[in-house]
Amino acid sequence: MNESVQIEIRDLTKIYKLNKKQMQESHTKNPKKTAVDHLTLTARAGEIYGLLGPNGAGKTTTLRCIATIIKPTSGEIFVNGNEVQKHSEAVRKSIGFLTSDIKLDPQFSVDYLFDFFGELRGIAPAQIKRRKEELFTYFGISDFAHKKIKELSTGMKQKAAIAVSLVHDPEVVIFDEPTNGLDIITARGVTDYLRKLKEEGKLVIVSTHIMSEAEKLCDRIGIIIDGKKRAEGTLQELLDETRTQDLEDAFFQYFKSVKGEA
Ligand SMILES: Nc1ncnc2c1ncn2[C@@H]1O[C@H](COP(=O)(O)OP(=O)(O)OP(=O)(O)O)[C@@H](O)[C@H]1O
Repeated sequence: MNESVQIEIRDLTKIYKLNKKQMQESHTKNPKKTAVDHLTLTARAGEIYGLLGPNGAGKTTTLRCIATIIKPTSGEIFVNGNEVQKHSEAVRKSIGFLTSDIKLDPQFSVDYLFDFFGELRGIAPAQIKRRKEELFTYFGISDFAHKKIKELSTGMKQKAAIAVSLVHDPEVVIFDEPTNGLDIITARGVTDYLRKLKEEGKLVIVSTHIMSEAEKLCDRIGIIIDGKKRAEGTLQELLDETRTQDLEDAFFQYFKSVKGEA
């Protein structure tokens, strides 16, 4: 494997088994849902790779498989050469993962949780302190660090979750819709931080359905629809391929080619 390659996904498929309630809710008699369907992609150090797709496309499922939260049905994922199922501990050490379904305990303060997760990850106290100063200052957390999570606004909670996910200074940062629900000032703070991580040589993978964000932020974009990767490239490559002027138009071209006219 190329030394600079940090994430390699080979032929990833994830099939969920649906219970009766989920089948009813999805109006289906099929007890299996293929969320990710033979997905292959490679992302490298020093880039921001964006997974772009509509609701239910399989973005979160893909990211959760990389982050060792769920097991792939088939296929392989390597993070820095470590296969995620065989070397899950090493993979978890090198990854910072943020997703809306990981919630910080509402009873505790940001300050406490940062220390708690730092210790859990085996980080030395002096390093936890240093990381805390750096991240709390950057995200303006110091003013509310002593407050309980349940007392915080959506934006404050998201900043806290981001800081906690980065306590161990990971090489690979995987953020699932990191700016969801944030005002533009807070969202900009987050995307600027992702750019800073990239400049430090880290690999950042984000999922989003915000076209303008993907357009400005991502070095390469993978378009995923119904669990399959339908296109991949730089913004310019996607625009050239679809002969469009912006990502939204390009996205609709790909969408129409899969689903027919909307
Ligand atoms: N735990 C689960 N059990 C059963 N089905 C699931 C589960 N998680 C996700 N799915 C289904 O798998 C498909 C892909 O979902 P996923 O959350 O990966 O999509 P997504 O692209 O992240 O969507 P969104 O943009 O809405 O977050 C959807 O049809 C979803 O309903």
